Amino acid sequence: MWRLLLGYVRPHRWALLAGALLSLVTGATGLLLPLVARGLIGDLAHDRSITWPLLAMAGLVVANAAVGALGSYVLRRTAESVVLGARRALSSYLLRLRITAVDRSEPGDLMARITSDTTLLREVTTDSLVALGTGGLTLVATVVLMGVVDPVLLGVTLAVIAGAGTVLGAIVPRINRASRRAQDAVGVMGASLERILGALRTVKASGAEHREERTLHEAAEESWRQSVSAAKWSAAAGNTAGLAMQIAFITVLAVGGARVATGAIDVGTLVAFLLYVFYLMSPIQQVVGAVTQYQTGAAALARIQEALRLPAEPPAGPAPLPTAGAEPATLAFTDVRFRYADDLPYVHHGVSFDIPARGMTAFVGPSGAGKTTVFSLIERFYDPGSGVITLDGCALADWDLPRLRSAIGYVEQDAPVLSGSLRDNLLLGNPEADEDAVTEVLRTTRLDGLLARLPQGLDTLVGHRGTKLSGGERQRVAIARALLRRPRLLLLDEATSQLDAVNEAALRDTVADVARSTTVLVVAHRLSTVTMADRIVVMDAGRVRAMGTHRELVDADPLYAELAATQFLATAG
Ligand SMILES: Nc1ncnc2c1ncn2[C@@H]1O[C@H](COP(=O)(O)OP(=O)(O)OP(=O)(O)O)[C@@H](O)[C@H]1O
Repeated sequence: MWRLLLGYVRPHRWALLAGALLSLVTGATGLLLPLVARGLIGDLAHDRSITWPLLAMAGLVVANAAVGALGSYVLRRTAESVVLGARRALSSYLLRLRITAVDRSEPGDLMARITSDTTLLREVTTDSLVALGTGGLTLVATVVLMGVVDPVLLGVTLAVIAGAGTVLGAIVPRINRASRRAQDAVGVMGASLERILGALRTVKASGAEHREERTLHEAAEESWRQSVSAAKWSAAAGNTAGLAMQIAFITVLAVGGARVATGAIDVGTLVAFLLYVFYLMSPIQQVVGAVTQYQTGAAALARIQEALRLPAEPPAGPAPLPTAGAEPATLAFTDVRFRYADDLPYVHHGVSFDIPARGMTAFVGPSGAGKTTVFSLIERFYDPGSGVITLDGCALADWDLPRLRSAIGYVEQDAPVLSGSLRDNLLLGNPEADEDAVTEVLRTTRLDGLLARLPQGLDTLVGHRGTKLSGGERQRVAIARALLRRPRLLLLDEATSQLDAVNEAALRDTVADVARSTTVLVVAHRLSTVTMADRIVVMDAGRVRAMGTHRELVDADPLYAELAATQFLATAG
């Protein structure tokens, strides 16, 4: 944990050191004031001019305020930079997460780790690290001086401190545990919020507001309970340190008194030593405060570290997109076996097929046959357990991941639109697409009519997951976005919802047109799609059971004939 924190702090070590030094200088100017005041009183008593002492005092007061303000600004700024560093590192990492890791995580919890947990690093950096540094230094210096004055009394003091240290050793992990649970509860709250806000219509329609409200409140209350528990143990730690110092004071007085009585030390030594015990109070409180404060930060760091341990794709820059007229891709699956996790059953049991460049291939089969999984494997969201997938004859594992994905346009079945403007959505896959290309794609996907109706045109906001668009419009926006990438391989997971006849016919024409120059794979739910496909891959229970054209398969494959007769959505146009 320390190493992770130091990793975030290291780039700012000089600023942190400067802030700590400025704090020390502020303290020193504060200490000088009484001395100047004493001089001033002396001058007054002896009827001397007090102009210089007054100027010196004024100067010290101003310097103290200015240096103090600068010191706290530098420290605060450094702390914010540490938070920024952690947020940047974590958000970059989360964007690279493997889909397997995303499947296992709650997005709301991951969000809390970036927003809430990183905030806790702020206090750890300034208060905790600086207090540990300055308090620790003062502590060591005082202990050394105490040793010089009287080693025996130092031994007595250290024994008391060691006793208190043992008690603190038992308390500190409790602060850590409670802080961790409090932050976990914040994560649970984030996850519940994301769950609810992501489907508020369904929650309302199901009349589930009160039950969901209870879940949220429970998480908030758990966080409160654990934070209160952490506060309780922090207070106990602070008071233990205070108590230890009082005990040390009394013990030193008793043992020192006895030593004075036996003549081992003189009264002056005892008084000096007692003064040091008194001086020890502040740095010890500072160090204990820093250690307890660190526990909250350590809990947050542990949660950040957990997120950073999730499997991620290797870092890589963006790859150039295919240029106009780029050759279409060829694809082959050879005996691919795949399951989503080690404890889940296989979804693909030896899938094999060959897709030549150009043309349209439709994947059909009963629900759960593993059709969408074929697309996820091509995008390398997951890697197969065994078997080989090749694109252009080269195994996917040997492809540079950004290059592989830049060759592919993917239209998901669900949630294919992101919050933001229509333009953001269209240009997501190719921000450099020019106006002409956008206009052309809007025309072919029949979005031009929609655009003409929107007062803000391409700058219209589409809402969370495109809720302000209809289901059919969302699908067409997703297709337009994929086409703007000029993909060499287009993966189209057809929506099960019915498009109106006119739009469907138009889209069919568009896809047929694209298939002349690009390899197109469609998970088909419409008879009209399969009848126009150059080849159809019939999948059932994780296997390819037949391949051919519609006409061939209706005669040759009973499952296909049944699907064609019953399951496909009615032909339109
Ligand atoms: N992320 C996942 N984690 C675990 N199991 C999954 C995951 N995604 C899909 N599955 C399972 O894998 C199987 C195949 O899913 P897939 O989405 O490939 O089916 P499909 O043929 O596309 O079905 P549909 O036509 O209903 O979309 C299903 O049994 C599904 O429950």
